Amino acid sequence: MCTVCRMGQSFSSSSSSGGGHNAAQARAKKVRVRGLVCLTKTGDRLDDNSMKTKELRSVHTCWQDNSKVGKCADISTHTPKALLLNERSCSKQHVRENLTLLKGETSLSIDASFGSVSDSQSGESEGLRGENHECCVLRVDMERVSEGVAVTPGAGSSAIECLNTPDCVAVEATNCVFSCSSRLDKEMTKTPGVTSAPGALKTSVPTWRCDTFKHGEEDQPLSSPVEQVASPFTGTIPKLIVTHDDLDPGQDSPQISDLTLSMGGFSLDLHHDEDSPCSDSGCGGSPAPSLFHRKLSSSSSAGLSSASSFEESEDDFTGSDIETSSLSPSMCNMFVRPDELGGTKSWRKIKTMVHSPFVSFKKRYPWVQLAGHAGNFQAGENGKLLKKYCQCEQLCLQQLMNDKLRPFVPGYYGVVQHNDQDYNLMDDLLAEFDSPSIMDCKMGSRTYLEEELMKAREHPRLRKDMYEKMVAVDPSAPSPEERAQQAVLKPDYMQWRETLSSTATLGFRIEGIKKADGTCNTSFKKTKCKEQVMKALNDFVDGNTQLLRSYLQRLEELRCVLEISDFFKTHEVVGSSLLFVHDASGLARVWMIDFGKTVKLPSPQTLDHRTPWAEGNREDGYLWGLDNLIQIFGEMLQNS
Ligand SMILES: Nc1ncnc2c1ncn2[C@@H]1O[C@H](COP(=O)(O)OP(=O)(O)OP(=O)(O)O)[C@@H](O)[C@H]1O
Ligand SMILES: O=P(O)(O)O[C@@H]1[C@H](O)[C@H](O)[C@@H](OP(=O)(O)O)[C@H](OP(=O)(O)O)[C@H]1O
Repeated sequence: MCTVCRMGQSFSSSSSSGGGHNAAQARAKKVRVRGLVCLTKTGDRLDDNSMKTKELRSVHTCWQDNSKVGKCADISTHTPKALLLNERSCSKQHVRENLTLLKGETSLSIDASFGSVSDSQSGESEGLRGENHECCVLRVDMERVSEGVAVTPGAGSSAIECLNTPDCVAVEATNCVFSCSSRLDKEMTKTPGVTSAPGALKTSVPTWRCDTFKHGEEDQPLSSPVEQVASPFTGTIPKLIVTHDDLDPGQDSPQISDLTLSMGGFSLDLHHDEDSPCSDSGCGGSPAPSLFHRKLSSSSSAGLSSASSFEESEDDFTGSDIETSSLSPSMCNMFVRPDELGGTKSWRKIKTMVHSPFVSFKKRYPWVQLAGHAGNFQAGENGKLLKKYCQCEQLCLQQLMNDKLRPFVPGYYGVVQHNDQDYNLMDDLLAEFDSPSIMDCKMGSRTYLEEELMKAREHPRLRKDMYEKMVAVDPSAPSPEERAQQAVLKPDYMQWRETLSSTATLGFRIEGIKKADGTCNTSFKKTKCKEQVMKALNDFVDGNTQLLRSYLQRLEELRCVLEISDFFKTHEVVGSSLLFVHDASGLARVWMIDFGKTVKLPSPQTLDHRTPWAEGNREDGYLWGLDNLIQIFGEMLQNS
């Protein structure tokens, strides 16, 4: 039985329902575009929130193995006791996302208010030549797209074109210099940066040394000196990638998910401002405003922002109404550095984000970000990765380096600074694989921290972006009040997402899958029941029984370790994912990633991670979800 979750607040309506309806209609006619990526060998981004990049290539049929294993028991399910559900979303039929409404539209348009793409120049039969980095799509292509046909950029005269690769690509590329940060919570020494030669993504970096970390409970030497070397950046012809998603049977998913503009090796986040949980909660409840760096969500779109404090993001959000101006005229802004925009506030309001894709250092394949917040990652060297600094994550990774879970998390090497932004330096888990297939599963039955819930009650803030995301999936999901406000509270949205997907029923959800053949699916918002999950998993492994067995073994090992891990026992683990990676060699691994919302419990509290959540007990359902995942893999093996 669902109950309506109201955060104990009422809000004045900013618009009438009627107005909202019109706005929704207007939006529905637009094609959502979620970012720019580089289609070439330099890399691509594939993240779920808003910048889903999907690359179509010929599909390879993978090998199969028909080994069998014994039967497994049924999946156990539960709904956390105190989970407050959004009643409206529980019983509604799934509806197609707005992309299916594209049919009949004649041009691509960019709607900066919600990462949608529009172009006022509709009706052209020839490719539209955009200025100022605008991207153009032929009508014929868009019609094909609306019919669920993949349009291959650059193929033939009807290819989607994107013009005017920004000059600042080169500027950015040549100014990319790493340095070491000297922070209160660690000691690092740095040596001068090395000047890059022009024309490459000159991650010319100093040799840096991370001596010791003194934070939290553990002091630990983290790494020997890491020397970073240049990573080549090849000039690219911008392209627009359009794909359509695989549909789950019985699932009324959109024919097409998100369109991705690609241009010059940069990705554009077209989503508008919003706060992130990290900013809300100070990365999981331990904010240190002077150190805390806001985690950018795909929709946060803080442009080139390096960091902002919790307070700043609050300010941002107070005025967070969607800026509905068309993206096209302002797209150049995305290439403007924050400090060039006159004022520290204004640049945070930029609704676009520049992201420089990169290639795996070791294997030279395009690195993939399958889910998560846009712009959070940068290439490291020697098989390493830079993730935008989050203190909460730093603390966790530091402790995990000395925990039994160490083999199941990326190696952590401390904090590095790049262009005034701090990053956590960690292992690129894809580095050892050749053309890896990747799956991101968000674990747990709850995707927001208790602290986020409390903060939302104390300072409820309306999220227009989340309202938009909600109605894009199910126009009937918002309550009348939310409809009037054209906004929702984050916990309401998160709970709605949980019940829409398998999070509430199975304790995990698939966020995205990218296969070795280049195909990618990040439309699992409505993948809810066990059968749908099994279908997705089976597709991920291409029916390969040996892979299933390897994954199952790894998951069982992980469970064993989790059950005895001191770290795990003493932390509320929310929003963390399992990253599944395999390649054609048969190597299959699973790691825990994303500790941005993993929070230490007050001593002596511990969690079993299986008890259903009731507010105050801080249980996260992580192990319950893992139990179910293991059961599912076992059942698939049995059926194979
Ligand atoms: N260490 C890693 N090695 C390789 N790929 C990684 C690694 N960490 C993250 N990724 C990639 O980036 C994606 C997002 O990672 P992560 O969940 O840490 O980001 P986030 O922005 O914090 O996400 P969220 O929005 O869920 O908080 C993953 O799905 C994966 O594709
Ligand atoms: O997957 P969706 O539907 O796009 O929704 C996002 C997803 O739930 C992320 O997990 C969440 O970030 P956190 O896990 O870090 O809270 C983000 O919040 P945000 O927009 O406040 O960053 C949501 O917008």
